[in-house]
Amino acid sequence: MARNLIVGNWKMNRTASEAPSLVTRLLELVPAQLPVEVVLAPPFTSIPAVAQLLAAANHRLSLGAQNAFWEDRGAYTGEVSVPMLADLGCRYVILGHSERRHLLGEQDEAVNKKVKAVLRHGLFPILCVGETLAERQHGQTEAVIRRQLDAGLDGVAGQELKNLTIAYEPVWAIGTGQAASVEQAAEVHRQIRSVIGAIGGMAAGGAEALRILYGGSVTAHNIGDLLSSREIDGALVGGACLDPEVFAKIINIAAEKS
Ligand SMILES: O=C(CO)COP(=O)(O)O
Repeated sequence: MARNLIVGNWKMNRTASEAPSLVTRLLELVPAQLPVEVVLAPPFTSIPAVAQLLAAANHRLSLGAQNAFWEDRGAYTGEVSVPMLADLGCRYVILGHSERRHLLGEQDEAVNKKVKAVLRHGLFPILCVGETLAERQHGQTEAVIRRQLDAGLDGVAGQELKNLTIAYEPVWAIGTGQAASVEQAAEVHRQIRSVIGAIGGMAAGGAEALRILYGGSVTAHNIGDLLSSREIDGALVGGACLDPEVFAKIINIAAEKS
């Protein structure tokens, strides 16, 4: 498994008719064999179109979704289950994104059920955590991250943690153009590693293998510096992944750093 993981979170952008031009251009710009793992996470509606293009191109990019519901099927109007995503070829599922937590009131308990559902079906959760600006200014960053991890991973068995990826996304850095500094990100990544190590009952250093991504205003200009920290194992990219030229640059820089 490549150490570095670059995930493009399209958020609520591009229709299913618009998606192919973005993906086709990206596939032209990125070599088929990469020493870095790359995941595209389009909106649900574009997943089939993107899956088809990736399969036809025989490219090693994989597919992700931006959310999933915890039940497999039933009377849950508007929801999409993990088996539905697996059936479309999704490998990763982003969970607990701050936009869902803050705009849609998603609570730690719901995030926890979703993490368990994704693991139960053999897919890979990308659990997002991060503090708001006010929480950082009040010195609560570590406590907030610890709460989100403890609650989000409640009841997750130690051996399941190896299928988990964490994305540290400080809310104040998302879509603001103001990325965390490498030092700020690395400090929180170290805290995350220590919390996960404790959750998994691992000896000190046991969470070394855990992949922790940074997200929040990642660009082709800052990705190189971010990935030069041993603590940062990749990036969850929002706005910059919608421009294939820029996203390809990010991927190619990450490949050089691998
Ligand atoms: O929320 C993000 C990715 O999930 C980050 O978004 P931006 O890269 O647009 O800041």
